[in-house]
Amino acid sequence: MRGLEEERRYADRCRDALRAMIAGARQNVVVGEDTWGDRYTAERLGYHLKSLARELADEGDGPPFFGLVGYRDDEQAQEHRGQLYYLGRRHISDAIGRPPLVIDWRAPVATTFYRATAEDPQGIAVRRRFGWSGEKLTSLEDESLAGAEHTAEGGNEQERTDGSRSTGGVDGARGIGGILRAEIERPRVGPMRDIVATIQPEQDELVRAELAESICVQGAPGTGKTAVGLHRAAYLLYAYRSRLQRSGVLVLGPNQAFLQYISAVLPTLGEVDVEQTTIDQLLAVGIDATDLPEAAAVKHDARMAEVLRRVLYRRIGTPTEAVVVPDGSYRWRVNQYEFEQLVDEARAEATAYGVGRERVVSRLVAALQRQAETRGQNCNRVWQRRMARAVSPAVEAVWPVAKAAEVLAEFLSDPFRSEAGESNRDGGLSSEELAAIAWKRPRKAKSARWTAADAVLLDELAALIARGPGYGLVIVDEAQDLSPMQCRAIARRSEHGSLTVLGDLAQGTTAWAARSWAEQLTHLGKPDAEVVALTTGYRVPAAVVAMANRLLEVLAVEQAIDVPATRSFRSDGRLVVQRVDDLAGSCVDAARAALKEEGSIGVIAADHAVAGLTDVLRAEDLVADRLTVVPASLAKGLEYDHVIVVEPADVVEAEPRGMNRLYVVLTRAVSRLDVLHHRPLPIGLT
Ligand SMILES: Nc1ncnc2c1ncn2[C@@H]1O[C@H](COP(=O)(O)OP(=O)(O)OP(=O)(O)O)[C@@H](O)[C@H]1O
Repeated sequence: MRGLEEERRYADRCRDALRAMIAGARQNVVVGEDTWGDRYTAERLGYHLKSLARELADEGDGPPFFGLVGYRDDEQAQEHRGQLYYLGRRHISDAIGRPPLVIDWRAPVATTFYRATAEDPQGIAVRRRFGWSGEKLTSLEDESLAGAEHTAEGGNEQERTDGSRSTGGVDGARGIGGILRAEIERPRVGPMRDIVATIQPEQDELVRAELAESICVQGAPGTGKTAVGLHRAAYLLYAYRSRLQRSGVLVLGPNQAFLQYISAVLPTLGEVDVEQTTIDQLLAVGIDATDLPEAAAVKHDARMAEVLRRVLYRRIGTPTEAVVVPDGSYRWRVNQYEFEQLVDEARAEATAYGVGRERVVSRLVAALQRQAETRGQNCNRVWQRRMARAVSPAVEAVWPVAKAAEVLAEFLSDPFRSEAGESNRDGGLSSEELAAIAWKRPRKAKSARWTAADAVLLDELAALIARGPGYGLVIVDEAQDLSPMQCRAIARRSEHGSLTVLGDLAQGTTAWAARSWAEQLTHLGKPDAEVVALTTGYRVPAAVVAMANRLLEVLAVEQAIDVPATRSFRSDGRLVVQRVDDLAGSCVDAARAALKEEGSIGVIAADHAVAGLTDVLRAEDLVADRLTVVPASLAKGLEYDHVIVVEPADVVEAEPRGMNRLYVVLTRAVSRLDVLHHRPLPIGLT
């Protein structure tokens, strides 16, 4: 095996090769521009070559590889016998026909790097991990899978602050090396990073699960759900590239702050063609009103699906007369009874409303055509189109064209009328529920002001009228917070695709948050998806995990959720719970102390307290790049090295699911957590 110096030379060689690849890609762009061919092909080729060139150029500076696997020199290694493979974020080669210098982490041969263990070495003799400081290769660490011994070389003093790291760092019990531990414990600054170098075996199983498998990951805070979801997207785009580029990949997150936080991960993995958005943005309806909680609860209820279906289909009437169409010297005719039958049939076929209507038109035309043909009429396309136009008023009278916004505006203007006689039936809404959603004044669709919940209803109606296209892969984060109706919107978009559901029932904070994955998966259209629990936390230190687990017990008792407790991977970290008289003053002191250490700082408080705290901290000049004041309602999914939680009782009281919110807030800390309280601590924290 090469020593550190030789590895550095190899890294230089890889960089040179990568530079040559970038130059080659740029040259291809130039050549591509001069290529003869039709404009479309030239444009597509140009686009492809340019994005390849850009993608390569973007990656020029990072470490060219992070690990290496050396296969055994015997038949257990099968076709890899005696081979060494360097693994990196992207494939690097210096000449066509020669083996690559670095293999993409997503290639099948890389799986052993993530999964081989001393018990199951999978043909591997040694696994090497590289430590980098910026662009410089500073250390390497070997793990022999034959005898499970570790050796290490290099590393600077700064990186070796504790005993386990300085030996190359092996955590004996778990077989975790120092480079790995240092990577996981590294301070966080800026947006989320990729974890390709340190994906853990249980995470890798999820990342590389087949595309056909829809999966649900129940993961306690910091267990890497989000990371797993994003790496899965990158992996599947590699393994099923052409299929997914055609059908599209969608990543759904809870809010803008979260999307911002994860936005860098996929691009660093070379994937830019992934739509990352929130459910509200996905539904693409301008939202300019808010619902009262009672109204939102009704609109998000699963029963609304049936209510809307009824409201829409109630527009279809019964024919009251025959359809008669003059055609030159003839008059073709479909009698009332036949027309009625056509409508009934189309309705019973249970396709989309718009499709059903089209069927009525085309079947009427077919009936006219049969008559015309017996008279020797030439029924070509033009004739058929003319007949379709001629029957249209009769069809419109019975099966009118429907627009989602008009149907919903009509319904919300007077839900009692639409639902008259339905309220006591199975699946109907009670009169209180109808009253909760009724608009105070009737409005037309054009002047309607829609809420976020209305957007979901509009989407349901639009799909009842005409089904839209879906995606090949949909990844939903924080899925416990979705309402049944939101789940249905996602189910429609992943009906023929693969779904990856990520969430934590204990972090459910919406009024409709799921209490069981089985039920949520049914709403998401994948009732058979396997639910896998991740329980090793890579963010939250042990002391904080212990406190969060106590809160989890309270949540489990109060809310009948069944969630396994977390176990922290991290041995470091600090928790200070302090009763103070002056919350703002103590927060200033805590912020000042926190800024003396490295990493990001999040001051998290109940939403209503944020403005006041921001003013106080700003007056002391403490709100900096590294320090952010975060409303509790926006903390989900985010993390900070140092978290200062101000008055937990206020966080709990601010909303019905306040205890869950507090659980989210407390588990944002990577290294240090200060809890400042004046009022008594909520139960579970005492
Ligand atoms: N295998 C790993 N190697 C290094 N870091 C990891 C690994 N797995 C997770 N992490 C880190 O742990 C932190 C938590 O990961 P992530 O945000 O994906 O967890 P999560 O389960 O989505 O958490 P939450 O539910 O609290 O939002 C991130 O900083 C992530 O980079």
